[in-house]
Amino acid sequence: MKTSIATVSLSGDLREKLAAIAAASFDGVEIFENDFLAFDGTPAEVGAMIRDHGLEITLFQPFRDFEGLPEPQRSRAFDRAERKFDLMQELGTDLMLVCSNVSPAALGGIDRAAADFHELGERAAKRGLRVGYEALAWGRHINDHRDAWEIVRRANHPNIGLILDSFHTLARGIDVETIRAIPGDRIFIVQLADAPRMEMDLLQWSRHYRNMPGQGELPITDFMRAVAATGYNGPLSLEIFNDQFRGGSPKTIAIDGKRSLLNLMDEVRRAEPALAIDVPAMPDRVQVEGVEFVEFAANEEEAAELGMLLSSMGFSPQARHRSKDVVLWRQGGAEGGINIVINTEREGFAHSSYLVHGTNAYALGIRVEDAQATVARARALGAEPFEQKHRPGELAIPAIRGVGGGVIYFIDSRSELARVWEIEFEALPERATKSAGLVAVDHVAQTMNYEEMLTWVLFYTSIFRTEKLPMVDVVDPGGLVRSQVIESEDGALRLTLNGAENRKTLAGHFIAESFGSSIQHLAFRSEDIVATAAVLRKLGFKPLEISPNYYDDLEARFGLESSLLEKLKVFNILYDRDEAGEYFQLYSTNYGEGFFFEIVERRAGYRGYGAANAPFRIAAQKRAIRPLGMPKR
Ligand SMILES: O=C(O)c1ccc(O)c(O)c1
Ligand SMILES: [Mg+2]
Repeated sequence: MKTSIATVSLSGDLREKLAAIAAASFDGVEIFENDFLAFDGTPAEVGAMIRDHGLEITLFQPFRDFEGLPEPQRSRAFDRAERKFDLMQELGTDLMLVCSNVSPAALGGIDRAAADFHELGERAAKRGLRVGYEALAWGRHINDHRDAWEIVRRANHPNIGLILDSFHTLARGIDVETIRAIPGDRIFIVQLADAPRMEMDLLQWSRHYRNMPGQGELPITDFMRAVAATGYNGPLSLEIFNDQFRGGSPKTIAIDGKRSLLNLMDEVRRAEPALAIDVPAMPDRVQVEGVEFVEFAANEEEAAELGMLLSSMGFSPQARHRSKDVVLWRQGGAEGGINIVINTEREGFAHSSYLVHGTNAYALGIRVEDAQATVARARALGAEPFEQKHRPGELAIPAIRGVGGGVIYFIDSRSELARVWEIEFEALPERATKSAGLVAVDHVAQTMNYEEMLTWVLFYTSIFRTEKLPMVDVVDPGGLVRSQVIESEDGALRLTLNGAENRKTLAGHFIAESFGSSIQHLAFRSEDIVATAAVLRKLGFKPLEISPNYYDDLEARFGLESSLLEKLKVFNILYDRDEAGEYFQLYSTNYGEGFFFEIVERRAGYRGYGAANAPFRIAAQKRAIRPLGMPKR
């Protein structure tokens, strides 16, 4: 598989873009003409710079408004083409993209366009160059790859071929199966881009909202399966016009791009076993079995406070690490229940994390079938491995880096990892602690800057067998927060990614105060939230107080029985309902700079996360913390 990316996809000047593209180990690059024009080096220097990075120029583009013109514009278009051919030869590339004409002067007519391309093919052939034709979704006469292909076919010239761009085909909803009939060797390059579904003008949608395959909602795997079936084996080139990427980190975006191509082709290979797909071997997407533990980094004082909060939720310290200042808190559940690890070591990664972020949930332990295979897949997709020196008697737990530089550990039941709690920990004397009926981690909420969300969406969905739900807007009194759910079908892994656009939101405040993205809340599941709430009250748990107005509205919206409504109100429980079932939520007050716990009960297959309640919960949390902008103490 030859991978390529258009310079237009990244921010920075040409030098920065090329460095990022090379660092992400792409094979080639599409030179977007404006990136060249804005650069102050000669074409030969640019060509040399690209080759010095070990990259090849897969395409020079775009050449606009060429086909179907009347004279004298027609002759001028050929003259323009000759000038660009000169430039291509100096740069050292043999393929030019002509996108379909959008000019009102264009006359239309398939044979007229084919004749123009035949002549262009003759001129290109004299110089050993090739030209590919791409249908823009908003082309004046040609806006469908089927028509572009018909023109290329009738042009009947070996130096004229077709260029497919997933965006233009999928945005118009054109049946991708029509691609299968095109001979693969007549396709000169394939451009790939995904996008969120939006009701808007095609040009605006294309120029501002494209994203990497797998980050959007277009059926890009179906598109690529059809392309693969043609026998095409040329470069797969990302061409992503995205306002956010233009201002983002070129390094990160390039890495995301490479990940998106590897993941896409891995998926295509699995879906089309009869085709020879050249993509590095990697284990399949990983089925998550559950959250095995969450680990906090803290100092002793804050660990004691956290312990008090955990105690008030029915947790108790049950084991101590054999050689480290690490304590395992646990509650409930025949299948292991919930494990919370508090790490107060004065050295190592957890300590570094504490020094940077303060007390924080820096690590997530995920239960999978095969921990080594999970890391193998993650690494094949460019994830950063995490390794830390371990002492004799400690397990080397396979791990990778996650959101905000945190760690994701993997535990499986096929190796000694299954016995990690026995091997590394010794039991503490039993304490008569009352369980509050919390049985599992329901979901983990990670807060990040809005710009990071697509990176982590792709990270999680490419490594794990998970899907993303449509993004929802959550209104915070200080601004909008975007919330994106990533979940496995059976709910064994549920993540909510919350993207903050400014610091006035609770999420934005959390990022600013804890110096980066991280887990902001953990939701535990109860099978009877009213019973849980009653125990919590006895244990001294302080719930987040919800406005009485909320309960008046609940009654109006759902017509709940007054006895239930009364219980919800007494215990500050929030309520939601979907087609399947009901949802109950109870929140802790904030711990530290905006971290909190949630307790939920899902009844009868409720699938959501209570998004409708989020604004009221956030408003209550904001009432409960110090006024924003005020000094800490
Ligand atoms: O938006 C454009 O004009 C444009 C140009 C070249 C392309 O390959 C493309 O897909 C879009
Ligand atoms: Mg294109």
